[in-house]
Amino acid sequence: MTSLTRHQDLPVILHNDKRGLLTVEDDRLDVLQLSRDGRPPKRLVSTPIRNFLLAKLTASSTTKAGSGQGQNQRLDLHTLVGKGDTLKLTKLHVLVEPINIPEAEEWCGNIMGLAYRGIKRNKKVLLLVNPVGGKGKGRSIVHDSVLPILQSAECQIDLRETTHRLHAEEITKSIELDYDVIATASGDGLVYEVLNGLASRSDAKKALKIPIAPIPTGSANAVCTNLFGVKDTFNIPLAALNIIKGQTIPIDLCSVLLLPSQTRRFCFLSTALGLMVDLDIGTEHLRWMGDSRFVYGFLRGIVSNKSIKVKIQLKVVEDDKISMARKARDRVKQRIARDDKVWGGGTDPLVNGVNGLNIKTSTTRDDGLRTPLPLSDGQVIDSTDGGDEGQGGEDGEYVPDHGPIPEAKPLEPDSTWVTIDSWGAVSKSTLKRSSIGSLRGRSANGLVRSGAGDGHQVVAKKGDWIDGEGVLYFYAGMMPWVARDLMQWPVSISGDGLIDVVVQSIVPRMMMANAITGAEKGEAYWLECQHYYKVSALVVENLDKEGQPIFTIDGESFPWDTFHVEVHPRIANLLSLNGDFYVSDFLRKHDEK
Ligand SMILES: Nc1ncnc2c1ncn2[C@@H]1O[C@H](COP(=O)(O)OP(=O)(O)OP(=O)(O)O)[C@@H](O)[C@H]1O
Repeated sequence: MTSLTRHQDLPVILHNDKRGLLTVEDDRLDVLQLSRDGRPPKRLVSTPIRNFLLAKLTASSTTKAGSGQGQNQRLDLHTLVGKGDTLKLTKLHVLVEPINIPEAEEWCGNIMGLAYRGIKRNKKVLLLVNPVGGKGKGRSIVHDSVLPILQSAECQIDLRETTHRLHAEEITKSIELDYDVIATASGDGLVYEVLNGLASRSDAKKALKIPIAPIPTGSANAVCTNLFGVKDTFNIPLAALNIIKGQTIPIDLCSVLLLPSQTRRFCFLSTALGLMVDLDIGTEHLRWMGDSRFVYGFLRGIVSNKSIKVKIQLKVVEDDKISMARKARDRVKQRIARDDKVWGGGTDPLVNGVNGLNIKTSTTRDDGLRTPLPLSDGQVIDSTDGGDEGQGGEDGEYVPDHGPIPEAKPLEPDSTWVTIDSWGAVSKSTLKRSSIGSLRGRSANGLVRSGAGDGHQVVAKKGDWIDGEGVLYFYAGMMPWVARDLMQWPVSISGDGLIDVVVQSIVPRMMMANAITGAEKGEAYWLECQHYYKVSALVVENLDKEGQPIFTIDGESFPWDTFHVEVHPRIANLLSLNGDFYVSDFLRKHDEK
């Protein structure tokens, strides 16, 4: 730890020739203007060290206020400063008198050490820009807002504009692996292409170690919502800061094997059928609406209330909603307790709220340093290893596996798998049974309520699927949010080796319309008509290929016949400012009413 974590002042001459003081305390830098008449100093700039980009002693200069002995040196300070809801790049230069130069050199070294604790400086960044993503403003946003920030941190930037669909995939299939980060200015589609490019290489396991940092210039930008939260989804300076200061978080990838073509695509976010396909692909002509197009598509889908004809086979690891929510919340509590200081230096108010609860699950470890996460087969993987399946070498040395991802083969479901069959049409008697079931313990808005633990009693369990119940949509996901308006998988845990699957049954239109309220907070999770499973593999068969020809992987459409999905735990990486996904209010609740 450097001395600056405690306190260190540096006397300087300000731009207006007045005397100033640079002071660092409690992880903040303040630039103060001193007065000659004993009045308190005036604070000109105040910024958390996490936002600090560069301190550099450069060209020499002289000044009226200088001592006249030798030459003053110029000290450049680059930082992001909070302005209202966003961050603004601020560049200051001050002068250091000759007598203070040795102290200034030490001060610069210390503040840079503090600003980049454990993070590489001057990163080499591959910056991919999709000029047509979202509202088509990617190019100007990058040039006006992103590049100045990256340049201020003295990053080495290799900027490439994509010129056509799948261009990002072609680029990442053949790039040299000497980049520290791959940044994507677009939506989730470009992240998907980058991951597919890297994952299809013969050295995929090495290539996927390069973390990806998204810049939200697309429509939905679900990755940014998961990294920065709903309010900061479109916060460009924050996304640029993430490129510079982000910490690597391992994520799972899925292999999706399409039959009969035997094509394999990699998925990092979602696989969808039914309404969720229509609302994405069916609204592409409404790209100008930004992410509002998805709400429009959802409402349109509810009006048609069409059932898909599908056979879904799931290798279920867990399906108890209370238990899944408790585990995800416990993990968050452990993390907050461990990192009781948030990145910017402030203390998280939640820590006091959870002290004393002392809840332990199989996902926690006593030392509190790391949270090993359960894999699908009960095996535990430590969050430090990033999914690297390296081997012991001849002399016991660790040899990392930098090879390809093994070929995907059709899965072979057995009798332990859960099967969900839908024939599209719902018979009157089935609908009646289903409706009765779905009303048990439910309030007027369709939420299941009351009971022990965190307050919910969920009737939906493994066996409660009734064949013939219509399926409005199937949605399998790997991160909590799929868009700002929809936290579809609130108990999803990054890198746990599991896919969260939602099967939404057909219910009266009004009930679905009501479910929109609170969807961004994950409240639909508690709807009994929303069947929720954590699975390690799945197979989905199309029972009406003509009537429902496509499904989507990460928002991209593919012909749907049959597809098989398996997980590659923690094989790819993203960057995040706090080393994890954004913690939702859903997960912060520990005493749900
Ligand atoms: N120059 C280009 N011309 C046409 N299409 C392009 C070009 N560059 C990239 N693309 C394609 O644009 C598509 C949309 O990109 P992306 O999905 O990232 O943004 P989006 O759809 O606006 O956002 P989101 O996925 O978050 O909703 C991708 O399929 C990508 O291959």
